[in-house]
Amino acid sequence: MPEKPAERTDRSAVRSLLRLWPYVRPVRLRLFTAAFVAILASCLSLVIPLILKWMVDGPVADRDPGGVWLGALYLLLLGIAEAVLFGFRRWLVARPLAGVEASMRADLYRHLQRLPVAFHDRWPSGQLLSRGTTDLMLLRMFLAFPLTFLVVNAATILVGFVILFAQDWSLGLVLLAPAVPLIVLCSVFETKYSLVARKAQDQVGDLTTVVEESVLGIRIVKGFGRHRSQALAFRALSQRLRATELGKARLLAGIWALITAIPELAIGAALVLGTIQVADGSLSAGTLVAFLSTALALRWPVESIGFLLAMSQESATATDRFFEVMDVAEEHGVAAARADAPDAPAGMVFEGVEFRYPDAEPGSPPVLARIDLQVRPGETMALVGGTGSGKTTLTALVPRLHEVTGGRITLDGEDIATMERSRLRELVSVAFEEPTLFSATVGENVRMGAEDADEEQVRRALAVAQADFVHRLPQGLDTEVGEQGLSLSGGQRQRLALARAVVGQPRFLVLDDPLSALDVHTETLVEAALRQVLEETTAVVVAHRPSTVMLADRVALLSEGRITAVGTHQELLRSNAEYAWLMSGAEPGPGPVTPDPVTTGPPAQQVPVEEGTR
Ligand SMILES: Nc1ncnc2c1ncn2[C@@H]1O[C@H](COP(=O)(O)OP(=O)(O)OP(=O)(O)O)[C@@H](O)[C@H]1O
Repeated sequence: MPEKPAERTDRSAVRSLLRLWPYVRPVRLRLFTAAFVAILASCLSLVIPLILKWMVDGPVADRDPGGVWLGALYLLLLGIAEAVLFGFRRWLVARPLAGVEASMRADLYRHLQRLPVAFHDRWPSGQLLSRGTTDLMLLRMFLAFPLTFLVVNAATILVGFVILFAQDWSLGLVLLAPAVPLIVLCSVFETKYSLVARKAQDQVGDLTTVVEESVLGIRIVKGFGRHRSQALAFRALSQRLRATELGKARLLAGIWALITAIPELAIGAALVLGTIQVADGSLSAGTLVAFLSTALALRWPVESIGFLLAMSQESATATDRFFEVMDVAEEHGVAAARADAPDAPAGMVFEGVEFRYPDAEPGSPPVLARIDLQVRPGETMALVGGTGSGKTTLTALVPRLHEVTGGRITLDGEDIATMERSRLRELVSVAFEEPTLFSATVGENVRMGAEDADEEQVRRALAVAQADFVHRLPQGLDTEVGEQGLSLSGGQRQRLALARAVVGQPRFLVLDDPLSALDVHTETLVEAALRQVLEETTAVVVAHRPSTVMLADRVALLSEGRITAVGTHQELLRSNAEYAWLMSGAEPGPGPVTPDPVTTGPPAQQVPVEEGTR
């Protein structure tokens, strides 16, 4: 079940919504004009009762048909003017608000690209998707409708009450009486609704995550016949969302009923009092008609406050959810070079590197500790270790997908923490065991490794990766590979990922078991071609099999997050029981195997490894 990744914010709806100002600022003129036009249109409707009063006390009392027709014409013109103004308001806001939504979405996407990998490890993708879609749509609707109409309705109610008091202040007071209980009720409603709105929006995110996982994992779901359990899990989540939505509807129905009923009671009381005054002769019939028509004209502005507040509350929640992501700090920038930092030799050097995942239990041991290793210029170092020993983690530190939590990594003497990310990514290329491709053409996927690579470079990279199958695809390099490249086989994807890694002829190469999905024949061919590439680069290759290790000049053995031995394959085979076991599948012996100096040459380096790595 996806977890709630964010801490709840505890700010008021208004303070949350005010955070939208930087996005609204560029279109403020249009929004203010639209609000002004809407206020004008809404106030026009308040002129209608005044015309009615004039008609009842004038032409109707005097039995003047010409005057009644004139009054009807005024009413028609007012109606048309009101409709035109409301249409104009909509035209004014539609385009700029679509722009606000688009720019918020672009900012969110840009920010997501710059957030550290650790953030993406923590946050369920559905939560991010729902923030970038549903929440932003809610915000556009809020800016277009509730925001304007809360202002318009408040202005209309104010003007309406001025007119009511001008006609008869005692009846005006009767209508004003419900204001206090209504304000109290609205504030209680707002508090309760904010909680349930947040819950519903988070549950939409959870549901999105489940849908996304089942779609991406459809092969596993089908392969293991898990339709029923997946459907049950989905149904349970959607029932929870349904219950929350029903809770929202109940709250909304309650406040709507009260907001409608209480003013109706006041209008009823005013009607009785007004009729008595007309009977007494202290009030004209026309004034009573005008008074009641004005009161009725104010019904919609008052009644709509319930759902306008509900929509505003949902928008405040959407704003909080949007900024929860936007407030997360982007990847570390460039650290200042330390003046006292000792010079590092050329090549790729790990010096006292330590790493702990940000979400690790406090007090738990680091995933990597005291890593000291030098990969000399032009050398290929294989990284071998048992499952979970930290190989992938170590390779992820070189392109700074994670930041070291201790020590440093240098490339040709330069600390990677002090390098601009763009330069680092030019120097270092990576290929992971899980080859991720994008829904683009084969050529575009390969060129992700070097945007400006020419035809010849792409052709060479494909040749190195033994990805000649590309030329047999229907449109060759222009063939679309489908979402995540799933229209290709695992081995084909892996070869394209390898081509992407080598296309830019990087100075440093990091390969995380890049040949695992290939059959032995293709693997041999890829290895032969890769050997040429590796001759020109400084590389670290995570290897699980002897055939991959053979690509390397030396091997570093990683055991429980530490480098326990460094040497050539042959040396380690003879001297290190764990290594021999990993490579052959044999039972590990009680300790390192004693090397035979005659047949093996110098013994493999054992812990500590510092001296031999410098
Ligand atoms: N994102 C993460 N957050 C927290 N811990 C993690 C994360 N990724 C990996 N780990 C932990 O770090 C340790 C090392 O994992 P890593 O993937 O580096 O091992 P590995 O040597 O590459 O394993 P394998 O050969 O199975 O791929 C494991 O104990 C793993 O549970």
